Amino acid sequence: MSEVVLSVRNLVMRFGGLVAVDQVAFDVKKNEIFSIIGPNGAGKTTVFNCVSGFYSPSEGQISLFGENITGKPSHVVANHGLVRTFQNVRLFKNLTALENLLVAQHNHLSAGFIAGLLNLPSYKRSEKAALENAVKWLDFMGLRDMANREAGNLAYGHQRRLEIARCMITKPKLLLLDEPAAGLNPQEKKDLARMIDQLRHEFDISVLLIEHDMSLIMDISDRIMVMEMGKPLVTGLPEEVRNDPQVIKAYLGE
Ligand SMILES: Nc1ncnc2c1ncn2[C@@H]1O[C@H](COP(=O)(O)OP(=O)(O)OP(=O)(O)O)[C@@H](O)[C@H]1O
Repeated sequence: MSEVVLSVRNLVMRFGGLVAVDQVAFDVKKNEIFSIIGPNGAGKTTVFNCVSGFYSPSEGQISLFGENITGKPSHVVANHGLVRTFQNVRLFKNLTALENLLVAQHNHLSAGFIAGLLNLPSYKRSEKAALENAVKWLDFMGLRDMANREAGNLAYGHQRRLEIARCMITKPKLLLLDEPAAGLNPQEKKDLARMIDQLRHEFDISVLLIEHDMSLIMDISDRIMVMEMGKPLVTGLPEEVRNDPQVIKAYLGE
């Protein structure tokens, strides 16, 4: 049996009287691309926010590599190897593309604060490694020519790529992507799908994805969970989900 990376059980999230997520359960396995789809307001982003430590769930258990991370804050969850992007790109818009990738490595620099203050050789070495790493990721994402441009001035598709690079540079084991194809044109969507697939193979990561673009979802997902009104409706392979009468009804009506 393949290793379970993320396990979510009996997840419930209430906002006052509203039950946004109701008894959601799923596993993400090693190297898997697992997608969550569903109509607007189905609870997908709320699941993401619970899993990534932005919300503390009302009920349920979330574990990452067997370790209980339920209700742990996002920086702790990130230290366990889970990072995420957001529906609206959240970059440091006034910093350059390169600077965004340097800042992202701040917590991972091997030399400490004192070494930095005294500008010791160990700090210089780790700064050089961070710079090389940032350039490697700019290359991987096809952003090398834009290294010195302010992130806020990049085309939207490039900002999305930079945001994924900023996650990947922290060497995650599980990458959460919240609507990464939103606002992209058809060619950019195709490129994105190829890139996500390449990332999981080359860097041996698992991916948890929320997306509205059905062709992208059907193209790259290993398994899909469909949510409706906070509840999990169906979980299965893309072809199972595509042909499921409940799913067709949820999307198209009776
Ligand atoms: N912080 C919050 N406070 C109150 N209600 C919230 C909050 N976050 C989400 N909700 C509500 O929870 C429900 C699920 O929202 P959620 O954003 O998780 O859905 P979604 O499936 O991600 O939708 P979309 O596809 O439009 O992004 C909605 O009714 C939403 O209004």
